[in-house]
Amino acid sequence: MSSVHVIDWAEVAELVEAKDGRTVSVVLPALNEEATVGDVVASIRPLLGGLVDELVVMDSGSTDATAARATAAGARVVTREEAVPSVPPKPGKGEVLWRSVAATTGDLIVFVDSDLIDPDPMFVPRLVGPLLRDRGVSLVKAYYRRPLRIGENRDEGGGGRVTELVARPLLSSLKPELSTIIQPLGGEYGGTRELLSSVPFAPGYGVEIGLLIDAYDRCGIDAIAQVNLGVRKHRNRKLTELGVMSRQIVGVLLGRCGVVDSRAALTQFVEIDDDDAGRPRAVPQFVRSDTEVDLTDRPPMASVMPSAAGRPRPQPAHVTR
Ligand SMILES: O=c1ccn([C@@H]2O[C@H](COP(=O)(O)OP(=O)(O)O)[C@@H](O)[C@H]2O)c(=O)[nH]1
Ligand SMILES: O=C(O)[C@@H](COP(=O)(O)O)O[C@H]1O[C@H](CO)[C@@H](O)[C@H](O)[C@H]1O
Repeated sequence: MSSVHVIDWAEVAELVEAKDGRTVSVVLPALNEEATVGDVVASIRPLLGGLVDELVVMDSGSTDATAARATAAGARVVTREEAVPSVPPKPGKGEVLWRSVAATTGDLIVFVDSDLIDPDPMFVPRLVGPLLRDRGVSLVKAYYRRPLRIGENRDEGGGGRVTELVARPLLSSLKPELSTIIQPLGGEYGGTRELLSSVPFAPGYGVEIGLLIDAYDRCGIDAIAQVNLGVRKHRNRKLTELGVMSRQIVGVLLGRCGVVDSRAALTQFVEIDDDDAGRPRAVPQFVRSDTEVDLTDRPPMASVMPSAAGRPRPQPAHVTR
């Protein structure tokens, strides 16, 4: 059941005032999201020209109608090759977010996943708020209730499985200073161009944990804000896919914490489905599946395309040059 979401235009007007000459880019990473990208773009589109200066869908090599749906809904679609022509693309979410720093010009960049279901148009205003209101904030992370929907199974708070089973336990073990981050892996977050152009981007699904740890190491915990976005529903992947995601996250987290990773592929054992007649097998059969892990960061975008670096922050008036 879709909720009725409204834009609080009074709050948006205050945020537009707080821009104070800065610009805001919103980036949606998208791999084969034709079913949802249009609604996510449409939820942000009314802010374009006021709070939001550019709305970009970074196509991650989609083979479905993602680009067409995103364009029809009012976004500018950028391919990986267009964003950074000089560097051949590799797969993964981290790759498109890295390239988005080159493809956009905003002083502030906000990331929103394009697989959101029933997206709330106040996500972007609430995300960019801390960045606009406090120039000491370099990264803002969303938190929310995360319903889980797998087939017919519903669990109002069961989402964020990798967060709760992998990221949070490992952070408390290796980076307890970040234990207060409620959704370290959440896909809705924003940062200053100054930060995002000056840190490496971890590949694949390791991008969020990499950026979070780098932001902490570089700017300190006080530069990381958190904002409550209420409820976030998205496409929930199955367990084996989250295993592959977790392998990536573990490798990046360990690396950022100075622990050497074997770089070994992830080995999983997947049950072969029904028998030849389509019936579940009386004796289950399993097949081995190995998935390589990529742990090679992309370098800070400012070192690849200096034009993508952040503008120097204006000094307070009393500072003499
Ligand atoms: O190679 C990839 C993998 C994912 N994504 C996008 O990153 C977001 C989060 O990915 P996903 O939904 O797979 O992760 P989950 O939310 O299930 O953890 C979605 O907008 C995907 O379309 C992407 O652009 N390239
Ligand atoms: O937070 C999580 O545990 C995972 C999986 O969420 P669900 O269990 O499917 O709700 O989702 C996040 O993780 C990815 C890796 O960091 C991010 O890229 C996704 O945006 C985020 O949804």
